[in-house]
Amino acid sequence: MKELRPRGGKRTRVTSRRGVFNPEDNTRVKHTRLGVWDLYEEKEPELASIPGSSRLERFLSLKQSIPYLWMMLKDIGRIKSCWMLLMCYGVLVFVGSLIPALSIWYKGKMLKIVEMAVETRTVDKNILLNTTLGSIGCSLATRIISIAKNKVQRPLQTRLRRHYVSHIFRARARLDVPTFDDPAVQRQLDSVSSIGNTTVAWQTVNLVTSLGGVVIKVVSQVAVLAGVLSSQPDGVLLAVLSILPGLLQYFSSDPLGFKGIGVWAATTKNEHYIRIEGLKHVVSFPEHRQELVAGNMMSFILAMFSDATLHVGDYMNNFWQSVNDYNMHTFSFTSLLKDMSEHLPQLAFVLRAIHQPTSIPVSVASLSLIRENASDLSWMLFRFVEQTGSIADQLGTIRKLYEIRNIPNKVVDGTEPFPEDETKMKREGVGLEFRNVSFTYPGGNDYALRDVSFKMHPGQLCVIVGENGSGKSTILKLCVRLYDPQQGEILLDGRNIRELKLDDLRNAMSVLFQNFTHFPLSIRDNIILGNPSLASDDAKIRLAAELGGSTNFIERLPEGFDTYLDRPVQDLYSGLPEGTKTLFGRPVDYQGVRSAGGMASGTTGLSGGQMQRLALSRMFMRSFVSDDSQVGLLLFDEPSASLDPTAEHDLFRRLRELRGNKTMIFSSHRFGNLTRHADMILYMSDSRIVESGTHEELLKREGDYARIWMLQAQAFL
Ligand SMILES: Nc1ncnc2c1ncn2[C@@H]1O[C@H](COP(=O)(O)OP(=O)(O)OP(=O)(O)O)[C@@H](O)[C@H]1O
Repeated sequence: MKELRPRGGKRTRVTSRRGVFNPEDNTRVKHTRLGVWDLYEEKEPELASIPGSSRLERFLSLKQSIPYLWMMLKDIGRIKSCWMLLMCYGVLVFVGSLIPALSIWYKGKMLKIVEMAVETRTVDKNILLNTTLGSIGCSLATRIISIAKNKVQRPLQTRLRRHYVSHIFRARARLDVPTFDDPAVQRQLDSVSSIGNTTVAWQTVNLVTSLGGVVIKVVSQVAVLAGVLSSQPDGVLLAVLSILPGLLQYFSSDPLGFKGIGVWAATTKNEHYIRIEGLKHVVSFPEHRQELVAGNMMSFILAMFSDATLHVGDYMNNFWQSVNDYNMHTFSFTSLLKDMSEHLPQLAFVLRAIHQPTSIPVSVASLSLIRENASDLSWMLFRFVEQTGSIADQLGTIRKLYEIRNIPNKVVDGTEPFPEDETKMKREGVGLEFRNVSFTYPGGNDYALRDVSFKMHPGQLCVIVGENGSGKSTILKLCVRLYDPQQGEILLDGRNIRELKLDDLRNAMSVLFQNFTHFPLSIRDNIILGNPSLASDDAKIRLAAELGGSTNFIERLPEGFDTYLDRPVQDLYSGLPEGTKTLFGRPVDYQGVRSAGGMASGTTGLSGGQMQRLALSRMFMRSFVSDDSQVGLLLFDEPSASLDPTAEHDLFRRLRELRGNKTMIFSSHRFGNLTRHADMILYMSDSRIVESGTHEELLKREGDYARIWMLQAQAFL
């Protein structure tokens, strides 16, 4: 079944009406439950209960637009040669609309000839020739008119677009700042299509001319049909019965179920569904991958997903899928009538044949049979070709679906458990050594690290400093085996990290990346992911938030720890009155209406520093809040880049208090407290370690480290 979706603003009606849409107002708003979704629709006025009345209402609203249509026509008249082209186009539409009637007239004549031939066994060859030529002429004329319409349409469309591009450009250019920033104004401007590709004028011209064409077609065809059928027994009855299914179709397509028209909004409060969507983002988008891998979060993420899917059950549908399900189960009496009415002409024909067998024009029956069969056959052939293609596509997709399970990982798992003695590691930390390590990123053409060697003893504090792009972050990434170096080896407590089980290796480390990520889950889940084994320990979660410095801003958020930073499931709405500023407790985002068919982004704005505090909370959760933590090596890439001086000072104080004997590596641009307390400083330049030693040793050496230290110190003099 075709999925219902708003397309090109066709279904989503832009409202400029004043007022507010309030989902809670059940006198004006209808609430429907669609799976996990809550749909709120503004009730139609009472008039809508008459079948087809919503169409009538729409036609009536056309009246208000007619002055603007007239204005547009006058405008078009002023564009060079547009009037001429428009006239030509109109004439072509007019003539083209008369042809089907002419064609029916010729067909009627042909029927008469056949009838006469059956009765008298003679044929007037001249009439037969003229009729045949006329029929062929009709088909030919249809084709020629369609080509001519295309020829006229192209320059007409181009000129209209050119004119209206500058029209919209001028309309936009003249607006002042507050007007321009007003979402309602933006919405209004966008409803007339994007600035570079405005087709509104052409669509209107096309719509008006084709509407005119339809009227001409209907009137002329009905007139000819009446003429042709009136001379046949029961012709008028047959004509009426043939038109009936069409009329019923018109009424049965009135909104039944949900069609996405009018003012409506939808949201879901199902926490399991929201979590599923968040988790899908987590495993799909590259920005989460390095933390996911380095933090060994995959098995917890899988468990979370299974649990959530179990809770949601069969309702794991997005909004539009739920709408389709709902509509499929909505019963329409008129469409049932329509289906039945399609058989009425045949029934009438058969009844007549039984009552007056002598007067049946047999040729009419055989002709219509041949015609119907021919169209059925071509339709079936078309479906066959179409379906063969789509079956091939479908099978290809199934193959891909299964192949992805076998994509091999580039970082190959080791076999040896680590550490040998967990208590010793916790007590003393781990030792780390880089031996002649060189590394180029996949696809990179230059070394990110070149022949890097250094050795850290268990429990030491190391600070890596140096220029941008010199390779500091890369050292940290290689420690957790996000990548493997092409040359050299990395040793943890004297053992090559390639030989250690990846899970064990990553469990022994905790990394805070410079480009840390936040998962599109709740704040609580974001912290829990630091140490999933403490998922149900609320006190520990709060302690981690406290240590990371996040408690203050989390508690100020309306939903506290349950707040989603980036809501993975978006609200949908359309046609809201412009006074609606918030919906379901979130601000209405009209920008979203533009880009995604009525979706709000639902992002909670946190500052860069607050984001960093949250990432730190996750790190504290992993490393410090529990005595069971297996972490022996802590890696920090610019942990205080976005923190204010007080927060930075507090962070380093807390780390000093809590670290015990854990080994720590910091990458930083800030020289100060950190470098002064370091057991070893590595100064990097151009992918190499150019200086190493303690703060005092490097100052004495009077190299690059000393020069930068002086530069930073002078800034405070
Ligand atoms: N994912 C990547 N793909 C390709 N090249 C990369 C990638 N990440 C980093 N590089 C390159 O590797 C080199 C070292 O980068 P790295 O991030 O380690 O530097 P850095 O010293 O941490 O820099 P900064 O001080 O700016 O954070 C740079 O030249 C960088 O352009």
